[in-house]
Amino acid sequence: MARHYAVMPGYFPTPLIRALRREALLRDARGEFQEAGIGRREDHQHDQRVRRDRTCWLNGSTLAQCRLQEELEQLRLAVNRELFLGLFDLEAHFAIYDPGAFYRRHLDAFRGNSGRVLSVVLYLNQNWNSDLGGRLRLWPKPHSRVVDTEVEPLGGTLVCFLSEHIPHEVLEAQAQRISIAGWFRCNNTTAERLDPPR
Ligand SMILES: O=C(O)CCC(=O)C(=O)O
Ligand SMILES: [Fe+2]
Repeated sequence: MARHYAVMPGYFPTPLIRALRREALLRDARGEFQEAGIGRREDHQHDQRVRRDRTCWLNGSTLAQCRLQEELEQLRLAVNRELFLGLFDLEAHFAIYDPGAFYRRHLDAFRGNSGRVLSVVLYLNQNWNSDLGGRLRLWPKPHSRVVDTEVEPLGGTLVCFLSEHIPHEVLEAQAQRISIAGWFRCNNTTAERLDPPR
């Protein structure tokens, strides 16, 4: 992660991706998704100019989620072993971008606020092609306007990046785009403050 990000096509097996996709669609059909907001808790706002996806938190209630959590736990342990990031726990949600939806350039964390250290995104799309847009654009050099990486949201691909360091954007999708976004957090709990907040 010398570049502060990694893109790993085919990281997750197809049956797991299919099961997670089915679950996202089912929970969406049951009305469990909510319009996504920006900021946490009291700062939470909905701003359609910034993002237009809908989200639904993972709750560990299905076999597919448990499998995914096991995989991500292995990743957490490996990253802590190799990179000493002190990752502590994970929060993650399904996200659906309907045609026309996007998420403008942003950072997932600002120093000291959410404890988010490592962002992970995995895609649940079948038969995606580049005409459908919806690429994830990363700015590994935040002070330059030069974009050097765009990732197609292909089912099974995992993207990881440092939450405080890599601005990124989801380009407008032309077809329904389904993903899981998660954040490994560090443990900033002190006597005065429970963090990550529960
Ligand atoms: O879906 C993606 O490619 C990235 C999503 C994202 O940036 C976020 O949810 O914070
Ligand atoms: Fe993000």
